[in-house]
Amino acid sequence: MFKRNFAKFNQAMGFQRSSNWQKVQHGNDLSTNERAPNSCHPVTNEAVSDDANYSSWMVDHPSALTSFDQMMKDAKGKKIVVFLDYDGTLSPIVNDPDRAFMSPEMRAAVREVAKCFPTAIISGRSRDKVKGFVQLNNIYYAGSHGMDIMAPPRPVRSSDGKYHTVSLDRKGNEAVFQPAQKFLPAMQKILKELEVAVRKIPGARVENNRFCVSIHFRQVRQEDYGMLEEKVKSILKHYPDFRLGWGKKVMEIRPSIEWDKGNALEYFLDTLGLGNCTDVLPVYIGDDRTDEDAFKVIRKRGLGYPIVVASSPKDTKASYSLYDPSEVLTFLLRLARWRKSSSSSRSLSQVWGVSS
Ligand SMILES: O=P(O)(O)OC[C@H]1O[C@H](O[C@H]2O[C@H](CO)[C@@H](O)[C@H](O)[C@H]2O)[C@H](O)[C@@H](O)[C@@H]1O
Repeated sequence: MFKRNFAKFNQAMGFQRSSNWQKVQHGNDLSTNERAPNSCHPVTNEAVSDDANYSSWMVDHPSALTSFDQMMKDAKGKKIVVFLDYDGTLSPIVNDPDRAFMSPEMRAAVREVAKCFPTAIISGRSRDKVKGFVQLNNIYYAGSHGMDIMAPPRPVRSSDGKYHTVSLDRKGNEAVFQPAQKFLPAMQKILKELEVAVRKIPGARVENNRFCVSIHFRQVRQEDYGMLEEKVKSILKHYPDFRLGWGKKVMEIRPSIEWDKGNALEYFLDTLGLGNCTDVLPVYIGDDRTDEDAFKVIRKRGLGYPIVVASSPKDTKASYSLYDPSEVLTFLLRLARWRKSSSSSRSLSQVWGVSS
């Protein structure tokens, strides 16, 4: 008990990672170690070598908590914009996608961060669903991996004219941008076909994310994985304008357009009037493959903090890491606290550099 509390204390202070013992206790990220939820295995040699691998991976992806002071020192005078993924980042990975709730503490932390910096959530879920989970009004939302964006209504220029079909909401406060609109009827047909096709595979479920569809296999028996994949692919072959992607125990079908979470990040920066500023520092926190597109954009811009949430080593373009959503919570709290202490005498519009 003492060990656990001490580790928790250190973690909250950002001094060190959760110990392996804690990893096993929590055991709720099935995607990485594929344990049963809340299982409690003893620490084994394998776990010790997992820790060694993780530690060496962290040399290239240091903890955003232990690096926090340096990161903020480098961020001084820059305009921070915060981007957050939802599943696996703000909420832990759970078996039932409809029950991936975010904790009240996390909600409060995101609310505080959004008071300090422009903040957007970019999720694979439908925009309405992720907004339903997050329940905050002071942030922007993008659903369907960025294909459904609600952003400030600033007219956006783009060199190749790719930003169009923007419509204002009823109050004219926000604008909806949906680059995959024309694929909606076909997407709905695919959804219906998938629902029928997976009906007989125990545990398989289809989730309507509006401009994309998820086929979950977290609760499918391993021997049925092949059959499920075959069914999905045999539907998809009749829809050449759509492609298949993979996430954490999930297949995702989406229109084959060149638009991803990275484009969504740039779109938000443009609509915030920050697209061409050289002193904008995007902070993006995400855990899944589709977040890599946003990490790449930040790397290309040359300024910003791509942070991956990972409890085991993975191939990533992120520069920093956080172990799990509880470390994300700690990071967000520290970020808001840092801003408040460093800008107590400045107005928010000065801090953001945009009209609030
Ligand atoms: O971009 P995100 O917000 O991370 O969305 C990606 C997918 O997240 C959800 O699935 C994942 O989380 C579920 C709940 O914890 C879990 O059961 C599932 O196995 C994970 O893949 C969401 O349900 C998907 O639709 C999103 O595409």
